[in-house]
Amino acid sequence: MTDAIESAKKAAAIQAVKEHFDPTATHVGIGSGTTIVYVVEAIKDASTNPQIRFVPTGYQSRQVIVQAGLTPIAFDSLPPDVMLDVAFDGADEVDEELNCIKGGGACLFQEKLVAERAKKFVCVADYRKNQSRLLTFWPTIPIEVAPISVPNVLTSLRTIGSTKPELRTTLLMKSGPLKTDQDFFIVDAPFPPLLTTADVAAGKGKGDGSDGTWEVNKLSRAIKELTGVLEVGIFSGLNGNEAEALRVKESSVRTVTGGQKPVAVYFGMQDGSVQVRKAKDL
Ligand SMILES: O=C(CO)[C@H](O)[C@H](O)COP(=O)(O)O
Repeated sequence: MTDAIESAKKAAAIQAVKEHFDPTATHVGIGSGTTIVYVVEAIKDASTNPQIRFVPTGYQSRQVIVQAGLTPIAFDSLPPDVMLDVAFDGADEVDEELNCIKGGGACLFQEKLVAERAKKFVCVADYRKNQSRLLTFWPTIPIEVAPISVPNVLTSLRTIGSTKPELRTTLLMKSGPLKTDQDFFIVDAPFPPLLTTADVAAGKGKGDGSDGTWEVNKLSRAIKELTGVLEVGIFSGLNGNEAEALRVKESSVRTVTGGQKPVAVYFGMQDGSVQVRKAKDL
């Protein structure tokens, strides 16, 4: 990585933590990847609560927490009524409606669990991830799949318009598929750049695959429906604030699940500045 990219990640992390981390927070979600390391450093400097606990999104994330001298707590040992005060994570690509592609590091399943458990989910990234449409620069949707179902899922993905979906393989030391923290496989599926909801409303395509175009939410649902798919690396739909508003409006019993879309994304730019993309209600 160049110094410019690393500096961009760090600047974005510092600003995101300054604006979204309450020093008295008790439970914080920590995502995966290289950018999150800068987030953890900034949180360590800012936290005043010795009882704070950090929920990792997988093995690598847990290592980052432990190496920083902080205390991890497993996702499934969280008391049922506890929401995370905030969850921070990286992203592979973000569009102008704050939909994200995640899973470049193969951690998308636990990343989605943690994002949905947070009152607010905040993404931190460098300028390469800042695009107006998903699948502009980042080439594929990562999908976590049960090993036995891989041939079926690949066939179905081709049927719904993915040109060349592929099983992700390990790059080093040994050949064969990469295994996730769940012992599942990752399939990377390319599609044409995805439409936003605004694009569909403006008549730029049906977005349901029938005319070769896919809208972000519709593609996410279509992939998730395939038998054998554990999770899709598209984070879309509601953000934490919108999910909370819906719960209150509907007196919903869906009390554990927040939104999977970030309320804000911090992009470190090439010139050292930080560009922030926020949800309308923030
Ligand atoms: O989704 C992820 C892992 O599954 C990561 O958050 C994403 O790949 C970003 O990583 P980095 O900060 O190294 O660019």
